[in-house]
Amino acid sequence: MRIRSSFFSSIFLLSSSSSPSSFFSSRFSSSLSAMFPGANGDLKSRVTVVGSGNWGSVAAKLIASNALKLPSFHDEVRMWVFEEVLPNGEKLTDVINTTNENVKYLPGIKLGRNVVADPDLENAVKEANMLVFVTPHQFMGGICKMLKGKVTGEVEAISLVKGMEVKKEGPCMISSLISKELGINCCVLMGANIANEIAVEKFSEATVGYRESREIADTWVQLFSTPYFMVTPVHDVEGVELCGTLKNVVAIAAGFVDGLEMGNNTKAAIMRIGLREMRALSKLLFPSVKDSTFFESCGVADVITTCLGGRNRRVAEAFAQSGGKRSFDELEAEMLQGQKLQGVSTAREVYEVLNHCGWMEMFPLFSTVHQICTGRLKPEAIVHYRDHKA
Ligand SMILES: NC(=O)C1=CN([C@@H]2O[C@H](COP(=O)(O)OP(=O)(O)OC[C@H]3O[C@@H](n4cnc5c(N)ncnc54)[C@H](O)[C@@H]3O)[C@@H](O)[C@H]2O)C=CC1
Ligand SMILES: O=C(CO)COP(=O)(O)O
Repeated sequence: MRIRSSFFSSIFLLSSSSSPSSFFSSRFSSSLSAMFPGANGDLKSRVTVVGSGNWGSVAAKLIASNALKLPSFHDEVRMWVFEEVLPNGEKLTDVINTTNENVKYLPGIKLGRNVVADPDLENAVKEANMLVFVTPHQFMGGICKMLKGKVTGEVEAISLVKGMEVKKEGPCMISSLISKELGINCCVLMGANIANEIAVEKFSEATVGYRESREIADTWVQLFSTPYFMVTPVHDVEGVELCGTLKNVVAIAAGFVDGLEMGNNTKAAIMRIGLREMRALSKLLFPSVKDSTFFESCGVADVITTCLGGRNRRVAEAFAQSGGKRSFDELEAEMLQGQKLQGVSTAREVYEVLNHCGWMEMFPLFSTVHQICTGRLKPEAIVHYRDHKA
């Protein structure tokens, strides 16, 4: 394990855009204090994870292991659970607190005894000064509404949510929604992070995108990093978040290719074209987005892992195998048992943006994915478009 860590550390030194010295000081100096003390003069930070799905539960596990080790954090990590009753009549929250496992969304993995599940959103966040948002993106509007006016004091947030909202004024990234609705700064964490693999501590990387304060980004890096989860800060919050959001549309396209058994070359072509459309759309929406962001874990690495092993890919494969006859809603319910796809709704949201801005012709892959999802085109259409200008 030591050899593996140092191997990956040297890769990191070669590839990262962040300065190695600050990375090592933030990651390995357990005496570093969190930069923003909690309410009432409390010098230790309190973390609440808002969300408890597949990735939400793994995020809580990562954070809980670090909160115990780092003196600048309270041991307890609260996790808001969207309450549900299990088939045996028990409440999910009670089962998590008794067994220390999220038996529905991450069975077989202990979260850490310091994780406390809480079904009351307001109560879950009330003492926290570090909020980690990690729910399917379609629920974030409602969650922000419920929290409006309830988050007070010096609070920092980070969003692990891959998705966006489309409003009358145009697209609104989830980190902006959180910042606007709650009046707090919000970083993002995205990357090639299939939750079930990180749950069993297989090595992976992630990217923290930050807007202003590098110190706050370093605190998030410190809170998430473990020897098997290597986090790099990047000064490009929009670029990082758009990578995480748009790659889900590319993953749906990859699933169609798999369902139609088109082979590896076709899938590689879809990934390349998809990455190019991701970059082009991100830069049109936010000219500040950096090219280098697409080479971080949140960019090319997440495209690869999601197109190989993600839920969006898997369900899209089944959709194509059915010849487009079974709906995504039906397949999602049958195949994912409560977990949620992001790619189909993101394809629709992207389509609305392209339509509104008159950019449709520049993004044939994105627009074709939406038209296949809605049944307007057949899955085979995924390769039936002319070269594009993105
Ligand atoms: N699972 C993964 O491997 C990864 C997921 N992500 C992203 O993390 C975000 C969260 O995904 P997961 O944790 O995997 O969730 P999930 O898809 O496993 O679970 C669905 C969650 O939504 C909750 N829920 C259902 N109805 C709700 C409602 N009306 N209001 C609020 N919550 C409700 C469920 O209780 C459950 O916690 C998504 O944006 C996803 O793209 C990012 C990296 C990896
Ligand atoms: O975002 C992910 C991996 O980084 C997970 O993707 P899926 O939602 O397609 O499983």
